[in-house]
Amino acid sequence: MEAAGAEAEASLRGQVEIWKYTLSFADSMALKSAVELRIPDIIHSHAGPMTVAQIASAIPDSPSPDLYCLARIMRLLVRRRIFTAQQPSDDGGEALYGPTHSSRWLLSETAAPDQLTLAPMVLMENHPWLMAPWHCFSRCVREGGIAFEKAHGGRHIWDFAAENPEFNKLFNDAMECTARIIMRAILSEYRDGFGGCCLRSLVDVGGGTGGAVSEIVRSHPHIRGINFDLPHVVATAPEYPGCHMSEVTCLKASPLLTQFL
Ligand SMILES: C[S@@+](CC[C@H](N)C(=O)[O-])C[C@H]1O[C@@H](n2cnc3c(N)ncnc32)[C@H](O)[C@@H]1O
Repeated sequence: MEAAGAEAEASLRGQVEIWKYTLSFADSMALKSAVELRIPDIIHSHAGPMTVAQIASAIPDSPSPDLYCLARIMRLLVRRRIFTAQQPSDDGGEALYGPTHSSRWLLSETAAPDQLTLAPMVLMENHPWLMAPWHCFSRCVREGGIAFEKAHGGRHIWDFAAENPEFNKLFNDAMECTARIIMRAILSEYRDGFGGCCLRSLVDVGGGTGGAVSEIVRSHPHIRGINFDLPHVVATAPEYPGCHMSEVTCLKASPLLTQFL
């Protein structure tokens, strides 16, 4: 009898796992919606916790927001500890939503210039263009091949980016935000690595829009940074002091360069 009870319990726990993973996409979609609606920016820039109505009234380009829908997103994100919620002490009160250390990673560049953020990565990974390849996984197993190309009419990802400026920006922004996070972590610990006087120039090959190399040059201004990438990427790269952006379609080492990333 006890063994049967344990078996039933284990089976139920197994079922819970399947429900959890079946619906886990809802977490990603709620996170993406919050970033799109600039909810982290709104909550972090407010003096104190906010009601759903207050958040809704601050959402850009949204003259008649659906409070019920917004409240559902907020409740889910509170459960996932992206935001906090103070529950009202009486029945008539409204929940008040506040920031967390996680929501700080979702601020837009305009709201927090020069602050590290994962918002562009959230938008990129959860965009239909990047979600579509995941739907091709079983085909990849059956047929082999590359999921992105199956999902996008046989186009290689770099060709797709070259032909689609919106995708190009989405992808490059996501790469740049993570490159900055990783490079600042490296630079904070690897203090002597770039400091030697013999290192005068440094190339990041396939460096996207130059996030990584610009971080290195910013903390080691004696280094001349060179960022190599494909023409459609370099064309959109911002200018960074001490950095040169260079288009490349095939990779050749230059004798002038002393170090490659
Ligand atoms: C995965 S992304 C990484 C970007 C950057 N290194 C980072 O970590 O954020 C790969 C980069 O390689 C670039 N790339 C692909 N083929 C290349 C080639 N033949 N020459 C130069 N860059 C290339 C892409 O355009 C893209 O920016």
